[in-house]
Amino acid sequence: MTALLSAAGVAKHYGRTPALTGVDIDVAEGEIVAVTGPSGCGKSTLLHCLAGILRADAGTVTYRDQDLGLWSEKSRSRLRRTDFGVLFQFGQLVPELTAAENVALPLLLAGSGRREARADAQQWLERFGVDHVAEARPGAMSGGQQQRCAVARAMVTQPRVLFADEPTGALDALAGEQVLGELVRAARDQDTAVVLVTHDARVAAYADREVALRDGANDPSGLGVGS
Ligand SMILES: Nc1ncnc2c1ncn2[C@@H]1O[C@H](COP(=O)(O)OP(=O)(O)OP(=O)(O)O)[C@@H](O)[C@H]1O
Repeated sequence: MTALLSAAGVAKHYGRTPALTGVDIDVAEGEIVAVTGPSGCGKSTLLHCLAGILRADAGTVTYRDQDLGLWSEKSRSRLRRTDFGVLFQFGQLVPELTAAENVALPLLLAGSGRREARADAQQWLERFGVDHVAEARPGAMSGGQQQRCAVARAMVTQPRVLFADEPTGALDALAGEQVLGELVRAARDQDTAVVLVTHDARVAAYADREVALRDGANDPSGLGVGS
């Protein structure tokens, strides 16, 4: 297997606090990988390193055979607009923009025309069953509707890798499973790889494979939440 994205020996400290002490992970094209482990084991930090949001202190993060540690902040930021999608627990939609404007935003930032971006946004809102709130602002939407819009916004650029950090953690069990099911289906349809951070075995069960962390390193027992 040739990895699309991989980390080798990645370490990261926050001041004196070690968050990662040497993690290895490979993600293949179109593969859905759950990163699991107890609170504070370094899952989010690993996701931020893989997405190029944080630079690792040691080790390498490689995307399409390129060492992201050698890239400038600006180039990594561009990569997040073109090849990566990012989705957090609380959708983090822009409160001043409507749902449609939020979903169109990544396309506009990537250089699409206004009309085309708007049409694509509408399609993705329909796909996630929230086209009826296209003109609403996040404050007037339910938590589930907001998170569906956030998924649409993360997928609208058809990223090669989607980074999702507890993407359904703020939703009740039923809404969470629905959103997750739709997200996974959309990712499979367009061969988007997903790095899915979760502490929940039901969420990890949607992945092809699980990489378990413990105390900032790969869990030596190899047992994850799905085991
Ligand atoms: N910005 C920060 N400044 C200082 N320490 C941090 C920061 N972010 C995380 N940490 C510390 O780094 C370690 C790993 O945190 P991280 O958020 O990556 O873990 P996690 O597995 O995602 O946790 P959770 O499941 O609770 O979100 C923890 O000890 C945490 O307290």
